[in-house]
Amino acid sequence: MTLLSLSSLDVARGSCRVLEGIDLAVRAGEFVGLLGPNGAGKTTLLRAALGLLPSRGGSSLARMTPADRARAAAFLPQAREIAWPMPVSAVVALGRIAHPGMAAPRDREAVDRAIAALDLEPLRDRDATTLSGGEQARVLIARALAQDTPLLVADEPVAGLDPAAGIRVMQLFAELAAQGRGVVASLHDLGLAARHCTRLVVLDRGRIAADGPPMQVLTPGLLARVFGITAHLSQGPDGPVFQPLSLSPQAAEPHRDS
Ligand SMILES: Nc1ncnc2c1ncn2[C@@H]1O[C@H](COP(=O)(O)OP(=O)(O)OP(=O)(O)O)[C@@H](O)[C@H]1O
Repeated sequence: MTLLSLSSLDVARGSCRVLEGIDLAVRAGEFVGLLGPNGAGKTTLLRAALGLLPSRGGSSLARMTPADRARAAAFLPQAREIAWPMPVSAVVALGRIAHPGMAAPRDREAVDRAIAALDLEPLRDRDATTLSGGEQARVLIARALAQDTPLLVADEPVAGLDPAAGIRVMQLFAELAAQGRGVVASLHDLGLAARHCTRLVVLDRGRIAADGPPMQVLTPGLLARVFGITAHLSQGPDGPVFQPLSLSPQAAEPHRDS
């Protein structure tokens, strides 16, 4: 089942054309890692897909009413600061607003499940504004999980998390996909993306440069051309292993003393 469909999506910001001719479908069972250098257009793509930015072309989610969209897709934005002086459990429960009857046992179960999944039990009664940056990030991921939608759209979900929490979040997203949900997440950690995503989509200057299984996408040529690095990707016993080596000679050129 297709959970998100983008066709010929174009987005301009100011006088600048940021995305051009994006065709992308995300299906149930997929964990799609959206990759690309800074400024490639990842956040723009995710926000336009959700109808949060004006765009030309089509997004299946952007065409929905806000209420239907909130039941179809949860969104974890890039900004992670929590401004509401509320207990952690109340912030996570905000994810249930899309569902009528927010105090039903089903809602409490979804909140408790999300709190447990993000290891937030010891923090559940704390004022969320008093938490560290990484703890606040985990609370907002839990809020998105509590929304219990077929699709989860996450903008840099592992940014600011310690290594164990980052792996835990990636495993959680992979489990959601294995259970038949869809996940699309922008990521900068190519190692985590290669290991946990079922599919990688690489953006380069507003266009899709590659789309497919990690081992087929992260080729030496693409890594040099799009990311300016040399790296090695091999198949390990537990999945793909990504080993960055250096800046590619082309990328290092401007920094060389001559
Ligand atoms: N409001 C705006 N006005 C003009 N240009 C913008 C605006 N917002 C974003 N851009 C430009 O659009 C391009 C894509 O930005 P976007 O935030 O989507 O990139 P990104 O791939 O998410 O980057 P990062 O990895 O740094 O988060 C960038 O060149 C950015 O400068």
